[in-house]
Parts: sequence; C-alpha cells; structure tokens
Amino acid sequence: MKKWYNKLFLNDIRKSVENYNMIENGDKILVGLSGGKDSIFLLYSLILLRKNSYLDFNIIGLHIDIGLKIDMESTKYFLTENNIPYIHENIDIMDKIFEDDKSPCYLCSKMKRGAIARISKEVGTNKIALGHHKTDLVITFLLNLIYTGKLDTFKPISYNKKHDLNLIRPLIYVEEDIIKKIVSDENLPLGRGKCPQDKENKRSELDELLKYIENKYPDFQQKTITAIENFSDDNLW
Ligand SMILES: Nc1ncnc2c1ncn2[C@@H]1O[C@H](COP(=O)(O)OP(=O)(O)OP(=O)(O)O)[C@@H](O)[C@H]1O
Repeated sequence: MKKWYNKLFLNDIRKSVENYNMIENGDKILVGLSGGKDSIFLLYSLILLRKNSYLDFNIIGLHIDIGLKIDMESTKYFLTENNIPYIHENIDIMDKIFEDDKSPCYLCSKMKRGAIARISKEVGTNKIALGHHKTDLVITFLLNLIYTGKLDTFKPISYNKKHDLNLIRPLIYVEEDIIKKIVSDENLPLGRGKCPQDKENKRSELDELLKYIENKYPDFQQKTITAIENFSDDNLW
C-alpha cells in the first residue's frame, strides 16, 4: 500500500470504525458488491484495514444479480487473488419491480435487502458492510430536506430489526471524488453492465446542486457531517 493512502482515506476509515465501533475482532463481514465503484472501493479498504491495523476479521463478498446480468468475472478474480470468498446470487426480480406502482428503486432495494439478510444467515456473517460514503450521506440529507421536509439521513451503523441485521457503513467519512481517484489509480475491477434507472432519479439532480454549492463553499460536505454529528436539541425547535 502507498503510504499516503493513510492520509488520503485509510485514516478516515479507521476513524469511522473506531468512532462507531463498527468492527471488532472475530467479526464475519458480508460486503455487498454491486459492481459499482463504491462497493469495490469498500472491499479494497477493508482489505487494507485488516492488513494495517490490530483488527482481525473475516470478509466475504456478495453480489446479488437482480436479472441485470452484470459481468462480475474480474471482481471474482480480484477476490480470489486476495483469498476472499465470493458469493454470486441470482434473484430475478426485474418483472416484479417494474410492474408495481411504487418506484422500482425502492422495491429493488427492499428485495435486495431481503436477499442479503437470507444469505447472511446462511453463511453465518454477523455484519453487512455497505458502500455508502460521505457524498451519499450529504445528498440523502439534502434530498430529505428538499423533498420531504425532514432532517434525516442514514446512520453509520444501524440495526435492521425485521431481518435481525447489523449494517455498517465504513465509508461515511470518505468523499466520492477520492473513491473515483483510487478506483482508477488502483485499477479496481468494476462490473460490466449497468442498471437502466442509473442517473435517472432525483439523485443526479442533487449531484448537480451539490457541485454548485461546493463551487462557492468547498467544505460543504465536511460542514454537513459536522452538523449532523454535533446535533443538539437546544439549537432546534
Ligand atoms: N446487487 C447488489 N449486490 C450486493 N450488494 C449491493 C448490490 N447493490 C447495492 N449493494 C450494496 O448497497 C450499497 C448501496 O447501494 P447503491 O445502489 O446505492 O450503490 P452505489 O452507492 O451506487 O454504490 P456502487 O458504486 O457500489 O454501486 C452498495 O455500495 C453495496 O454495498
């Protein structure tokens, strides 16, 4: 590993893992791999963390194919090279998610979550790691504020009662631009093929808004996360 990776992102991952007690010795962690850049970066970071910290934990990679037939061959090869078990699970839900009135993205996430829970039980993992990062966190926060009038975003760790699942998000302090750079510099494997809904939702509109704000206020992402972490009842009605 290049030494400056510590400062660039690995210390931020150590910090989130420590601040929120995300990983403990002996954990068995199922890493959700979509074929996209965020989740392969997550897997790469966890490999580096394991090599460069006192923490000793197991990792298993999981890709759920919802019928998109994303080509994960190079990802599979990367995992094998790093001695990490890989699970490829087919659940063809394409017809189901597009026939319903609700948004296909909402239904897709729900059904994927169910499948992840089932597989986690089958292989005996006690935590699920997801590739949500700092920019996702800020965008989700803005989306909820603008579209639903709520102060709300996902948490660094959460417990899903329905499925009895512990979810961890070790990338909450890492910005998307850094992820893009490392994925490209390290030539991390991406799945080939993509979701038809990609970039067609409100999310891409908020991406634009965020870029616009950051042009004038470059530390907006950091300020947002600081505000969320230091939230106090006294400052709001
Ligand atoms: N098909 C899938 N199989 C397994 N895990 C998945 C799958 N799709 C998403 N995930 C997990 O859920 C996380 C959030 O999903 P989302 O669709 O928002 O991905 P994303 O933010 O675009 O990330 P990526 O760049 O990895 O696609 C991913 O980072 C990944 O950990």
